[in-house]
Amino acid sequence: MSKVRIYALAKELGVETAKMLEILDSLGVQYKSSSSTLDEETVEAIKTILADSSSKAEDAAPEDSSVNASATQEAAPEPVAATPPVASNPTPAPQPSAAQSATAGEERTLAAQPAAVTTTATELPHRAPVVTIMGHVDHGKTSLLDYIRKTKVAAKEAGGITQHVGAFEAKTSRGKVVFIDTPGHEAFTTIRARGANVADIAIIVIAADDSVMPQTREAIAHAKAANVPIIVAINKIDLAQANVDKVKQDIIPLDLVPEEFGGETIVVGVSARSGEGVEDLLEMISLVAEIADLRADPKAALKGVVIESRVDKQMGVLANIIVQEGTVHVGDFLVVGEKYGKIKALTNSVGDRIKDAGPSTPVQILGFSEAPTAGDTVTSAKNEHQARELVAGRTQDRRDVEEARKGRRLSLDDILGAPGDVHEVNLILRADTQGSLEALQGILARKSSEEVKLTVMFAGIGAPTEGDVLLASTANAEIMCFNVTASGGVKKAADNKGIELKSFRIIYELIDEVDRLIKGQQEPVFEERYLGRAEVRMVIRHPKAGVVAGSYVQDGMLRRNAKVKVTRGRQVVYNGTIVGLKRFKDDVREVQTGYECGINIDWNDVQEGDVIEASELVEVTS
Ligand SMILES: Nc1nc2c(ncn2[C@@H]2O[C@H](COP(=O)(O)OP(=O)(O)OP(=O)(O)O)[C@@H](O)[C@H]2O)c(=O)[nH]1
Repeated sequence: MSKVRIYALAKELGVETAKMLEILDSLGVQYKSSSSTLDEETVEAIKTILADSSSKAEDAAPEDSSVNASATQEAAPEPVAATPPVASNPTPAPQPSAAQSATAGEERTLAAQPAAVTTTATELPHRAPVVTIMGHVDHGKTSLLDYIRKTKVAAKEAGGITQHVGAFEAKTSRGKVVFIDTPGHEAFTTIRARGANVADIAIIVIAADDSVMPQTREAIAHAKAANVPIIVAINKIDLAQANVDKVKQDIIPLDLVPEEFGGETIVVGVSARSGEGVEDLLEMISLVAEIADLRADPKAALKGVVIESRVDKQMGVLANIIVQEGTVHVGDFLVVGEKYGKIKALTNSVGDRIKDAGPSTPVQILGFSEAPTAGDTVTSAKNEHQARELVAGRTQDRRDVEEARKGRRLSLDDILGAPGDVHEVNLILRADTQGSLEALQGILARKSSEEVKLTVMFAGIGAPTEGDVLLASTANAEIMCFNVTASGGVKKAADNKGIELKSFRIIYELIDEVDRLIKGQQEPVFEERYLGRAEVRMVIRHPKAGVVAGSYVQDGMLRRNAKVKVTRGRQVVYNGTIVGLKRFKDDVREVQTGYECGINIDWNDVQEGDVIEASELVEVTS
């Protein structure tokens, strides 16, 4: 028997791919993704486990604890589509499922005896994936959305029209998929810039006759910065000049290696005109979603994201949101940013008035008096009073942040993080030519160290765009321009977001700036510097201050808060800090050579004749 891919086996055996990964984890089998292959032995082990757990499920004795009850419930297979995936290839590493992370860190070797299949995943209901479409201008984003909308959205009864609520729900053979209506990476990152992540999967549309173009690269950078799984849809395959293979080759340098070349990127050929391949694309979306194991609690506190809003002359403010968690009901008080409103009406994406909506549902809300901003998160309040309080709290928080910004931009902790962390420097590069971009990237590639990880999030030819500014602000990146100048609009956008656009005419000046950034991220190095030495001449026991060493400074000077080392003969007997320093009755900061003083080092065992040597830590600047 030849090797078989994980997702294909899952399909064959009628279990969810996520479930299959759980079984592999329980067996200790290593895999990279659901497109990894399994050997015959493992396949047999899996089959045994499944057969075992289903027979146990059948005669489920209550005292049988070897099969977890939830595992038995989960054994019910989800309906799977009959057609095998054509463009065959799962998936960029999704978030690990709860079950996977439960085994993380354990050694993954093939277990000798098949362990009982346990399910540690929460039993929250699955939710539909939310998908965004991005890509270069004219590559067919809108056409693809239109095709899916036309063919996959259940049309309302005669005369009905679909309502624009910012997203629509497509019905596929493997469940619902929500598509965000506004294509493009700017829209995507605008939402992210406000702290919300709305899309679970990004489709990068690339026209088969045009291949990778500047905005394709941008879109990929934006999706990667958001850590969203990417599916590549090669569009316009109906055209005579379509060259699918070239596109597949061209995406490899962008770190999207199609599965057929040994990578993990799902690539699907489609035509938004004829509809060819669209079914496969939808199937791949469901597969990625299944592996990501998207779940949400409809009973949790409400969390939603505004995807757009507008003011209708007749109806008033209409806000389109996607519910992420919990359920929204007509009559609820909602708080969005620093605004609140009571829901007067809810409309779904096929134009129906509805009473409530749960996770992964796009809805239009009537009830706000002012239009909220895309990317704002939506929460609910018990009543108007609580809504007002929430708004007041947020206003205060914003003011606090603004105040803090007026002061220092970043605290030391912001820059350094926890000690031992690998610090990150993220860059967006813009240059006039491909040659200079490559030269820059070549030099920068050698700059990462154990302490600092340098990532070029995006490198593009030509002037920086507003999209770059958005990306920089969400990904905490610096924009470096070489021989290109930003337009006034982009400069203004950068100003508004507090992003500096750094321009250089000489490559090494740019590199020097990067070096400075890296240095700023490195943990400071401290050196211990000798300050001075004193001999203890008398030990004074003070009722309040404790033991004070009456001493004579023989060399250098002593300073309060300095580190000290106490030696007795040749032996170091204590290491500590000068917590108090006195000349006669006065507290002093330092005492010079030739003077007597009282030193409190917060140690009761100091003795006459001990030598107290003081030092301090000084940051070394290289
Ligand atoms: N032959 C062919 N033409 C297509 C296909 N998809 C889109 N087009 C055409 O390509 C052009 C651009 O399509 P759009 O859907 O507007 O592209 P877009 O990416 O949304 O463009 P922007 O919104 O301007 O960024 C239109 O003339 C479409 O008719 C396809 O699959 N085959």
